Amino acid sequence: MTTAIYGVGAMGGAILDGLTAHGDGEVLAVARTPERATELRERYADRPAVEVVDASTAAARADVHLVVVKPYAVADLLAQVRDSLRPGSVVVSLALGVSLADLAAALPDGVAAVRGMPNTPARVGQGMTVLSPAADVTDEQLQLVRDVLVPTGATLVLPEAQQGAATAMSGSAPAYFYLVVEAMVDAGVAQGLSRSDALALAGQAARGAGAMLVETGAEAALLRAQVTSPGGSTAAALARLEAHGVRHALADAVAACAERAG
Ligand SMILES: NC(=O)C1=CN([C@@H]2O[C@H](COP(=O)(O)OP(=O)(O)OC[C@H]3O[C@@H](n4cnc5c(N)ncnc54)[C@H](OP(=O)(O)O)[C@@H]3O)[C@@H](O)[C@H]2O)C=CC1
Ligand SMILES: O=C(O)[C@@H]1CCC=N1
Repeated sequence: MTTAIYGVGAMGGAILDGLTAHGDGEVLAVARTPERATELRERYADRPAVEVVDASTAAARADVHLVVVKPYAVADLLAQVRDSLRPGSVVVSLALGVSLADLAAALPDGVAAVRGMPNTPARVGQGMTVLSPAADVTDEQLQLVRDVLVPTGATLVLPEAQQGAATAMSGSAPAYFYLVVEAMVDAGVAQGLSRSDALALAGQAARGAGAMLVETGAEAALLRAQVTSPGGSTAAALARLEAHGVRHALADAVAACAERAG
């Protein structure tokens, strides 16, 4: 099984790290300049599964192609590789807003197309990739993509029409939590904690809360109620958050993200 990653930036690098830390297949990292190739070879020198190649080489060799360049660069990249792609291989575009129709127009017959939206916790095996396969993608091809991504975290298959909402809830969502933690750390410092202690406490609270949500499957409202003792400190904090309109702010943010991403 050979996977190619086109674009080893913030997102592609996170996937590459996730795949090679926990996976066992061959991974081709595509660099577009010799300088970038040298940099990637040095960075991944301790990971024998990683081979740095040019785009045409990757296109000819890989079974699954993960396209993680900026959205505006996808069309040029696919035009560059389309004649080298093997029939039966699968191209997974992870670029914001690039539709299955865009991919169908750019790919040759016999090459399958999947639209996806990952997130950066893929780096530590805790990511989520939302996948929308084209109508002609076989169950085996979709399963192959899901299997490839296992070392980066979970996958969920949704209709393409829900990619915008999924981006708002998943692809972009880590940034919302980082913003909250960033603000909490500043507030903790204002309360006299060291920055490193504040970050350790807020980060572990975020990790614990996330694990509770995922592992218990309970509604967030129930878990929140379990923390909120009558007349206690949590109730005091939550009342302030509600007064500052945190729900409205999140609803507005999610709607703006979904609109931009769809
Ligand atoms: N960041 C995130 O959290 C998420 C990003 N995405 C999607 O991932 C994609 C990449 O975003 P992000 O990682 O943030 O952006 P970056 O700018 O960090 O990474 C893009 C990378 O693509 C490389 N690149 C550009 N053109 C080519 C090419 N022709 N061949 C090989 N490599 C190329 C660039 O290399 P060079 O440095 O040489 O220019 C750069 O390293 C976007 O489409 C985005 O929508 C999706 C979900 C989450
Ligand atoms: O902000 C962006 O456009 C990309 C897509 C989702 C997360 N980052």
